[in-house]
This record gives sequence, C-alpha cells and structure tokens, in this order.
Amino acid sequence: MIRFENVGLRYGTEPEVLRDISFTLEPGSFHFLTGASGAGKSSLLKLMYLAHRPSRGLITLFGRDMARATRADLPELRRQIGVVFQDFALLDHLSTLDNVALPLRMSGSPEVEVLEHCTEILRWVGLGNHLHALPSTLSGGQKQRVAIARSVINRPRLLLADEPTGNVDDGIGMRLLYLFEELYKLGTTVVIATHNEALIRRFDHPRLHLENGRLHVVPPERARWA
Ligand SMILES: Nc1ncnc2c1ncn2[C@@H]1O[C@H](COP(=O)(O)OP(=O)(O)OP(=O)(O)O)[C@@H](O)[C@H]1O
Repeated sequence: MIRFENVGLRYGTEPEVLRDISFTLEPGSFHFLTGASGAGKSSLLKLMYLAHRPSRGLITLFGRDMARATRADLPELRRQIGVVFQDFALLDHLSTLDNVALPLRMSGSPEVEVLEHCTEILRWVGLGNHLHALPSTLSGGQKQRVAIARSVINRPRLLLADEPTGNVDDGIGMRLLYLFEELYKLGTTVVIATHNEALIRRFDHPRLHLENGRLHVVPPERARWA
C-alpha cells in the first residue's frame, strides 16, 4: 500500500525533520503514529498524502513510484485517500452535509444515497442537529467531526488522520476511533497520528513512533504496555 525507502524531508535549508525513514504499510493495516510535539507526525502524513515531496528517498503509493507522479496524477491518487488534517479544510460556503457529501458527489453516487449516507454518518458523530449549519457556526470539535465524516464517507483505500480526537472529549473520541476501526475492518489502510495514549491502549494496533527524526515500528503488545 505504502512503502518508504530512506526518505528524508527538510524544510528550506533547515536540517532534516525526517531522516532515513523506511517502512512498509500492508494493505488493510492500522497504525497509530506517535511522537512528541514537533517530532514530524504531520510532516510524515503530508508526505503520504503527496502534499510534500521528499528531499530524498523513494515513496511508493498504491504500487506506484511517486517520483514519477506528475501534478496531473495527483487528483486521481488523492481521491483514494481520506484525510483529516489539523486545519480541517472545510469549504465555508457549504453546509455540514454538503461538505461531507463532496467525495460521494464527485464519484457520481446517486443523490438519494448521498443524502442517506451523509445524514447517517453525521448522526453517528453527534451532528444530526447540524446538518445544514455552515462551518463558521460550528465549534472546533464540531468542525473536526465534519472533517472526519467527510474523510470516511466514500470508504477510501487509505485514511490519514492528524490528531482526529484532539478537540473532543474522550466519549466522542472513542466513537470516532470506532469509525476508523469499522473502516479498517472493511479493508481500508489506516494511519492515525495522536498523542492520546489512553485511546491508543484500547486498540490492539502497532504504532509508528517518531523520535529524533527517525521512525520505529512498535508492535501492538509493546505499544500497549509501553
Ligand atoms: N511548512 C513548514 N515550514 C517549515 N518548518 C516546518 C513546516 N511544517 C513543519 N515544520 C517543522 O517541522 C518539524 C515537525 O513538525 P510537524 O508539524 O510535522 O510535527 P508534529 O509531530 O506533527 O507536531 P505536533 O504534534 O505538535 O502537531 C517542526 O520543527 C516544525 O517546526
């Protein structure tokens, strides 16, 4: 699904933020991505989403060498990826429901299904009473839930989420993680960056841990009891 070989990333002329990163994510796997603030979690997710180009090394996504991907290839590749970044990237002029519906409408789903699925998922994330609200009228945690609903609505092949439970209480955080867990059970490859150790421990998944610019894969048992 994704393979990194000796990938490095630097911003401008600064020292590398990520160094010699090598790992493979098998299709249908679930990993947490951990590390201290500033360790490079968001940067790594952005490399996976092709929002940054690596300074060196090779990235293979969906079996394709990304060094050969052109700008014109990006939309089709990204359509297969659900993302929740920290800025949520909602479209301000669209309602909650219309934001969530975007991926389905772009893929040509029948409108009856679009409305049914979007309403159902928005109810699940606790926003059933905000279907027609504009993002500017929502709280940070509510916007985050809209972004999460949008990221999972079309069952992407790959789901990347950056601190998806950062602005919600633990009860809603668990609900959101179960949403990702359901997607994983349906075959989606999932990577979730989080600082929330309590939530991580409830799930039996390995973690990708970043420290000093390097990445270590920690198996589930150690991830659980570390
Ligand atoms: N666009 C950018 N330009 C320059 N430096 C950047 C940029 N984005 C991130 N950095 C730097 O790269 C390093 C890693 O940042 P990143 O946001 O990837 O870390 P993080 O692990 O996601 O942090 P947090 O947990 O606080 O969100 C930091 O030192 C940050 O200042």
